[in-house]
Amino acid sequence: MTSRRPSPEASAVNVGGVVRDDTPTDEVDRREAVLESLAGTVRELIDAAIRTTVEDAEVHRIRADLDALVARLRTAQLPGPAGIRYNAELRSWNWGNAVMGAANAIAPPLRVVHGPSGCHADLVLGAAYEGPPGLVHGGVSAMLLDHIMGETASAMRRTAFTGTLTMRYRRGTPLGPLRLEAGIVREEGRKIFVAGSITAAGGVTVEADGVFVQPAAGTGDGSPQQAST
Ligand SMILES: CCCCCCCCCCCCCCCC(=O)SCCNC(=O)CCNC(=O)[C@H](O)C(C)(C)COP(=O)(O)OP(=O)(O)OC[C@H]1O[C@@H](n2cnc3c(N)ncnc32)[C@H](O)[C@@H]1OP(=O)(O)O
Repeated sequence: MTSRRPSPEASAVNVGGVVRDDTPTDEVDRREAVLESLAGTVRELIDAAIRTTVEDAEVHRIRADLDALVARLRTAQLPGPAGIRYNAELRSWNWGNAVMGAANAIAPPLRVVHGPSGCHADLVLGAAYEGPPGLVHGGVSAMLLDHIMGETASAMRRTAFTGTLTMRYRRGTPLGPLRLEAGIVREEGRKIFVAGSITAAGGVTVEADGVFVQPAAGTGDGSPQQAST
């Protein structure tokens, strides 16, 4: 079977940083699944590299193998970051996003569920997200809350940039299973006030308040429905 890849250069039209790309949805879905599978393995690689205790000589051999694999991936590359793309059916994809990019092994990844009164996401953080021993890095907690609170503010129908994010670290957030939650508190003009939290087995560990601002040029509702910044 011929494998057609979403082709950023061939059909892309760049509008305000979000790129219109007329790759058919089934092709986007297929490619996304392929890249997601690669990212999953790279995520495993990151965890394995952090926790390995194999001897130095074996580390050097593994590194040589990995260098060869990186070179193979580099034979065809985008000229820069992956950005956000959408097609005529309003299927959007942002495979490099730091928090939920399907192709990004650094992303946990976060899968946000939208509900009538806010958003939530369940995830498991491993060794790659450690700050204090056994605990989630505070910057990682902020990153995750920034994202879910931003998605909550946008409701997937309007652009909303983080203006101010205030964190309260109530106690250490253990690595392992976590729940994120976020809800809109109120809106004033272009400002959307959002509250968010991280909960671990023993209760809430982090709370956050955020002001998300709809930029003057992007206040209208519209496409793409699933894009995120
Ligand atoms: C159409 C398609 C949709 C698809 C949609 C899909 C979305 C899918 C989910 C996305 C999920 C993303 C989650 C990650 C979100 C990031 O991480 S975004 C990246 C981090 N943030 C940034 O880079 C933002 C950088 N800053 C900026 O771009 C601009 O300063 C801002 C925040 C847009 C504001 O610019 P501006 O529109 O020129 O603001 P301005 O007119 O001066 O002020 C407007 C109002 O906002 C207030 N304000 C301005 N700046 C701030 C601030 N920093 N803090 C608090 N208040 C502020 C002002 O006081 C003013 O209030 P009022 O006087 O009206 O009461």
